Amino acid sequence: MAEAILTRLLESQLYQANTLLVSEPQTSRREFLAQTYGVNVTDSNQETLQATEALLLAIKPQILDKVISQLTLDGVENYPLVLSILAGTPLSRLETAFENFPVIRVMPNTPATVGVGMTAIAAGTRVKPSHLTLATSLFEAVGEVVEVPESLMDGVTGLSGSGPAFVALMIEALSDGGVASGLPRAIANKLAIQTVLGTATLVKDTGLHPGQLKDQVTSPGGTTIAGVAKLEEKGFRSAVIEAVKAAYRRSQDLGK
Ligand SMILES: NC(=O)C1=CN([C@@H]2O[C@H](COP(=O)(O)OP(=O)(O)OC[C@H]3O[C@@H](n4cnc5c(N)ncnc54)[C@H](O)[C@@H]3O)[C@@H](O)[C@H]2O)C=CC1
Ligand SMILES: O=C(O)[C@@H]1CCC=N1
Repeated sequence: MAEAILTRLLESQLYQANTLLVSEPQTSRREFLAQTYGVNVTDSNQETLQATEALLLAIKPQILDKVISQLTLDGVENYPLVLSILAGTPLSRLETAFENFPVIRVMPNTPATVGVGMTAIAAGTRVKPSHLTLATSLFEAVGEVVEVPESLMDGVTGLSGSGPAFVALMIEALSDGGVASGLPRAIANKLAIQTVLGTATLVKDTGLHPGQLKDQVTSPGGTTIAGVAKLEEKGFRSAVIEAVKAAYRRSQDLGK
């Protein structure tokens, strides 16, 4: 996820590569990142605390305690803004771990890689308006940004954080359905991708309720209503709702 954000920060020219420092324990990843993007790299998380502006925390939530325990926070001179993208990890835990640092909890998603990400941010208690402005401009470089109360962040994680995987399954399944109906795979993929992209754009640009768009496609006695009836029979909408809820609950669990 950090690489997705990094690529857009560079492409949008919000930051120059030589002003960024990436801490990464894997030698091969460090070499790849330095060669591909021209960023500075280190294997020392401690070095990142000397960041002048912002520190993006993008490790797995499960290793947060270990990583924090290896840092020496005494003697840090300027307290950079900590932007945590860790699923489930509450601000209270981050603010305790990063004493004196302003902390913003962030939930981006992988479409950030191509500049159409959806990011939600929730501010911690030490955050000033200038920090929020910085976080917003940083994540606007990778797509759209909404500010939400922290209590909504697990729900955000279940929907837009995990959602790209659910939509990818939908695209794959649409393509499989096309192949099952005799289409060559390359054509089925192209049709599936453009159909999802086009439908999302149509909903967004017209502001119509998704149900209205569904109604526009379903001719009386036609093909679409036959498909919609099958989706209902198989519990499609219920399955999607349950998937978002399961991801939401998992995000809650990661915070415990
Ligand atoms: N993948 C996604 O779509 C999203 C992920 N997130 C969050 O982003 C975080 C990272 O997830 P992914 O990018 O999917 O995982 P990942 O496994 O691709 O990336 C984790 C990175 O952390 C590095 N790492 C491991 N130990 C480290 C240490 N001690 N110090 C510094 N770096 C270390 C790894 O080498 C790796 O490059 C998680 O907290 C996740 O909840 C948030 C939103 C979306
Ligand atoms: O699967 C995960 O835990 C992360 C958080 C949201 C998307 N990926």
